[in-house]
Amino acid sequence: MITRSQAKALDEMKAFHGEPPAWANTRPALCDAIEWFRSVQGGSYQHDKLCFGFLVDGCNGARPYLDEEVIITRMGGDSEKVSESELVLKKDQEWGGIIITAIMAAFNIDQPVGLVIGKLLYSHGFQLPHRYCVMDYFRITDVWHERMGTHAGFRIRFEKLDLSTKSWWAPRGSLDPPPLALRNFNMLPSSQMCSTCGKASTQIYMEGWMCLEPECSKFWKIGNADPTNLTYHPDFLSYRSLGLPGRPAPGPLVNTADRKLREWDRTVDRNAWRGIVCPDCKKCLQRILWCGWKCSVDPALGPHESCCYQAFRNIIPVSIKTVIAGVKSYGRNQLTCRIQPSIDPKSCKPYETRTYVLPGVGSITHFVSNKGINERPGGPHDLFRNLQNVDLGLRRYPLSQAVVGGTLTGHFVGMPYKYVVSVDSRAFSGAPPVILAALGRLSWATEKAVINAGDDYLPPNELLALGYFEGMKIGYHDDGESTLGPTIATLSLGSKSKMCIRMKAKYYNGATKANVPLAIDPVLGGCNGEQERRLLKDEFEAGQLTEEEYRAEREGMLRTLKSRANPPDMIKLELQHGDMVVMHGADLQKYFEHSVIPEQRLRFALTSRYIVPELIPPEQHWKGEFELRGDQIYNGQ
Ligand SMILES: O=C(O)CCC(=O)C(=O)O
Repeated sequence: MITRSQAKALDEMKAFHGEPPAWANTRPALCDAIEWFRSVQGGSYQHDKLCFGFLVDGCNGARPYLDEEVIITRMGGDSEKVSESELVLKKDQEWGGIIITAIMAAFNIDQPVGLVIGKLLYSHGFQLPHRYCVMDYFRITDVWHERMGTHAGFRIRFEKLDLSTKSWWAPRGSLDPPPLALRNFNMLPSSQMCSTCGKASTQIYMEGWMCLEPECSKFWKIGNADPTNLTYHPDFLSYRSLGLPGRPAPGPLVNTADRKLREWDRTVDRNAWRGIVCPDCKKCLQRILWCGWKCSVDPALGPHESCCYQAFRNIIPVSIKTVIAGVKSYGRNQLTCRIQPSIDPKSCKPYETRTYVLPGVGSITHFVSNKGINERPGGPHDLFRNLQNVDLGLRRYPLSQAVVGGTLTGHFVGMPYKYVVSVDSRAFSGAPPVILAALGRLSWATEKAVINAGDDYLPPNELLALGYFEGMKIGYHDDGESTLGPTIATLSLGSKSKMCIRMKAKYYNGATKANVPLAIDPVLGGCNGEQERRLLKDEFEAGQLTEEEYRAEREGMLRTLKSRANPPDMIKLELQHGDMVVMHGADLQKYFEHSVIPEQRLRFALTSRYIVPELIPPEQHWKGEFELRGDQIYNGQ
């Protein structure tokens, strides 16, 4: 039996002659799978100053028009939303902007432009079956200025490129399009020269001709009067253009994946984690799983979706030599940092350690590996190879804080290995040897770093694997979780990468995003206006300032201090194959955030932490201690 929402979706499909060649529930999925629309924000996609794709969605302005072959819409940008369905221009849209330049470039060379239609299109009264539907290739036939409220904005007429086939969005039961041989391509809408500015404008509206040059005093006037209730002239809607003789040929509208193996599908290259269009249900699918694409695991699955398509690929193993070729492993340059490390070549030998102290917060210790360590049996070379032969359950997850809904993590995350029984975890007792070997190394590095900091060592009891294909990265984030102890250690395998650590904006500036002083200002070393903030805090703590005075002083200071949404990096590390990093400090994750950007083709990061058993929620069962044994224990050799 089908549900009500399934029935509704089926009814919506029935309104059209056909079905979209590709569709998506989220913008990131659409942009991942459709080559000519790689624009996660904004209404058009341009590359090298040429427009390739356009989205018709949301508010289309006054007089939007859509039939089986022609679409008239506004150009996005320079506007603000005044209601769910209404955008108003904040300023005139002028020639020379990025979007219009790309649109005009496409217009001038008759570049085919792919169109996507969105379900939020408020004006045409038809219900699309999906949030985003690919329409077809179009040509841009006219671009002109209209008065929109108090400003002048661009409008664009798109005409379907292939006039010989019926559009899928044509109403069900409508007449077929006239054959090309019976069409008159010579009939163009009339045009007139403006007697004031001397420039020609096409007659677009039934109600009369208007000069469409916004600089002209006669702009948007019929005679001398402002126009009202305009409708498009039938000649403007019905003419069809032949296009330019040498126009660029369109690529495939949709690259529907077939079950044949594509060359790069088995690699870890950038192309291998692009989206595909499902050959069965035509949905744009992101690569969510390390091993390939699967319709049913899409986090944006709609209620009536039940497609079983999957395309799994055995990834061709990547040799460590190809990944680290040309990377110098000894005597590495220290990246420029605000904090200088203390370098210790001896106490964790054969690793060199570089310890960065964040005053009052904690420390970050970088264990610098070398060729000898990496090549030893069971060392980083072997770990890198072995990780490629086990199933780590790696997948990408939706980012909850993403600006654009449906954005997935830019890296793969494995199912964590834990001592606790929780639904989304695996037990160490069944972990492959490579995971336990990594845990051994991370435990050793954690112990060294923590003891060196004069604190008590808590052996890590959780391990998480992360995987990065070419071009993947993890943006600024913290690893703070309520059940975590004060230490997080990471083993880096494969591609060289850059790790950046910075203070969170709120603590760097001592204020919220809205520039309101923090109730408790920690005044961390290296923060914005540190001296002045420290002085005020000292005076407040010594009782020389009341709470109101302290706040008022800081408000005054914030008015003159330039706050930074993106504080500068305090520490930058070049992580190479085999290196480990230990971040230690109870409040380190509260005050600081970090990002990691790999530079080459394949990288794994294994992070280990200590979960505080007492803080585990009762529904998860604490399984007790787990001891590494024999060659799982690492002693630095
Ligand atoms: O890839 C890395 O080295 C860092 C991973 C990380 O930041 C995390 O697990 O939170």
